[in-house]
Amino acid sequence: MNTEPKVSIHPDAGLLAASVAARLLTRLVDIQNERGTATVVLTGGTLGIGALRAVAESPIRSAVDWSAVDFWWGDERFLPAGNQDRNADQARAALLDQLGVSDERVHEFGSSDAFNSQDDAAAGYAARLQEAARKEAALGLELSDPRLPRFDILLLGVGPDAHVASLFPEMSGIRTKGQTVVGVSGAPKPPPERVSLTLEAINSAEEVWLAVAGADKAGAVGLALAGAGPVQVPAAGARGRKKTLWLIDQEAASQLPGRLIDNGDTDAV
Ligand SMILES: O=C(O)[C@H](O)[C@@H](O)[C@H](O)[C@H](O)COP(=O)(O)O
Repeated sequence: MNTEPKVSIHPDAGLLAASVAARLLTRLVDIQNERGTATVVLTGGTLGIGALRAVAESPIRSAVDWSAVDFWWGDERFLPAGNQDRNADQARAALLDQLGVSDERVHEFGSSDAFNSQDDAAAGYAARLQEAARKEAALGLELSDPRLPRFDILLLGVGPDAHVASLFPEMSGIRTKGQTVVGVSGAPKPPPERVSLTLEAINSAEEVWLAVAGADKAGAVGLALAGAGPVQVPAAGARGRKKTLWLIDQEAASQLPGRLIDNGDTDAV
């Protein structure tokens, strides 16, 4: 299954972050009603962290049972634990520390003081994912990929070069097959050493939400939604099994292909 993207356009980046937060809270409540627990895969970047801040500020945040949410990450900057540039540290500061979530449910990538290289950290994360999948399978949960736990919602930011997670255009990470996690070196966005889920792992999620704001991203959004190839335009390859949702602001929407605007796949909010 590979879903066609839906696009939702918001007036500006602030309203977009608030809307991502509201959708996330509502969806988590629904998923918990259906099956008790929920799993979300977080992203770094301005909008990814801004949306978490908006969740923290939301008056309805306690509608979610945060003790029954698992958090994983789509990518991480390979830096020492506690470094403020780590995506996990930023997510903790923006939201997780305020929720009092138990560490057992917060599945961070390994840091550069715990692993010798980004490749070792990638192997470590793949093993954690595999172990979580094994436990879920033992409980009778149907998994779309036996190497991965169920990802209900996977959030992604998009770079001006159309990278998602730490999968950059034309680099080895975006071409990697047969692995769920990959070590990245020489990334054009600092820091150069990173760890990332592969496209195979991203595409195992039930729902993939891409949140993008700003005029500098308009070209990337336009190309991705025009159906470019994932090696050149990684964001084009990110698809959820049940839903692929592009949540963007007006500026990022300025180069959307006309057919998306005409065929009703686009909602202006
Ligand atoms: O580690 C990271 O930086 C990310 O996870 C990365 O994929 C990010 O989401 C995009 O680069 C968008 O970031 P901005 O919203 O800051 O442009």
